[in-house]
Amino acid sequence: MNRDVIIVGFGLAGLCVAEQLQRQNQSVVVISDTSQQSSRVAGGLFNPVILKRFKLAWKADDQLPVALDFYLKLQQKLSQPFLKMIPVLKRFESIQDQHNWNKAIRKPELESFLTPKIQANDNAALNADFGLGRVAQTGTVDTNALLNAYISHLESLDSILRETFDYDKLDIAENDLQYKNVKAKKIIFCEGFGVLKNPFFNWIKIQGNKGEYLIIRSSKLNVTAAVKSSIFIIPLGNDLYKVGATYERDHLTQTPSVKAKNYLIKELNALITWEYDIVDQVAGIRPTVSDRKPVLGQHPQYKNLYCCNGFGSRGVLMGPSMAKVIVDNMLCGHTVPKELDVNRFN
Ligand SMILES: Cc1cc2nc3c(=O)[nH]c(=O)nc-3n(C[C@H](O)[C@H](O)[C@H](O)COP(=O)(O)OP(=O)(O)OC[C@H]3O[C@@H](n4cnc5c(N)ncnc54)[C@H](O)[C@@H]3O)c2cc1C
Repeated sequence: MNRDVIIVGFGLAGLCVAEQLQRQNQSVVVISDTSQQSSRVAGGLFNPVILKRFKLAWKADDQLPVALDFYLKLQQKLSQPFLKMIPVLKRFESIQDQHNWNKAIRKPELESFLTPKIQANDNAALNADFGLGRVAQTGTVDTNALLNAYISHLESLDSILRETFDYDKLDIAENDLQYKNVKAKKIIFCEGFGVLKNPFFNWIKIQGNKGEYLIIRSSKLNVTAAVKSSIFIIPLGNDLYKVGATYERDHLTQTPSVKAKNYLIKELNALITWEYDIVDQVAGIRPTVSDRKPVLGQHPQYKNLYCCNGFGSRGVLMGPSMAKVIVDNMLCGHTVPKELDVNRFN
């Protein structure tokens, strides 16, 4: 098998890189297992505003139009809807919270996202006596549906191998590479937290942060926006909701924990008045980095090895832009900005 690029790992990073490469007429083969689950369990939410501190997330205003264009075109290509524009409603807990909102709406960079008028709560199932603040230009991507549809697309091109990449079997020459029976010019590693096992890039300072969600069913909750309190309620359709997530720096396993379940139940019970059933609990490890920036670039010694990682808790929003940066670097030699360059850890 001959391909321009081998992509190792198929979460949001691998998918965005694969698509940006294909848009540049590059042939790819993806090699991935399911050892990491971050993109599979993600809430899929994109929200440019950090509501805790009323700040724009890093370069979110640049990333948003790129992401929307990327997912809209992908929907067309894969003939499947997975992008939904829904507002985020921030629940106020006090008069002080309302004051903070009224201050935040005057920040020029937040103007196009925060709706000035505080919304009264008209949903009896929600405890929100102090009202809700509406964030615009937000929504969700059904990451599971997207990944599955893209796998079918790769299968139709005979371009996916579902296996664990064996780093010992990679033969690196100056201008090309060989992995088992695959010959390629370049390889890019997108293993998320799994990069710790990669002997070529295990020096990246990936810390990891475990996140968990409950999936609940509630017939009368009737919430159609993503509600943000201490936790999020994200509507999935068919009376199902994702509730979470948690953030945990220790115990970096992918097993759902009783501690997270109890915490999420406690927060949810304070937020809604209706009964619900817990139908599932999921966990994954976010590929977070000490300086909270993505990690992109070329291996310092092997010039045909690249990586794309460090999406942290915002893979949906930043994935398409970051994949474009690394693909422009791989194909056209465009410089990766210093703050994102993998070699900042070297
Ligand atoms: C609970 C939770 C909620 C989240 N909610 C959101 C959200 O609402 N919005 C948002 O934007 N982000 C969210 N995130 C973060 C988001 O999931 C990440 O930013 C993103 O998914 C990271 O994608 P990735 O491709 O780098 O890593 P991953 O999704 O971990 O993908 C890496 C892939 O590489 C494979 N792999 C690893 N090692 C190997 C190997 N040796 N051989 C073959 N394959 C390998 C793995 O199995 C996996 O398929 C959430 C994360 C969690 C855990």
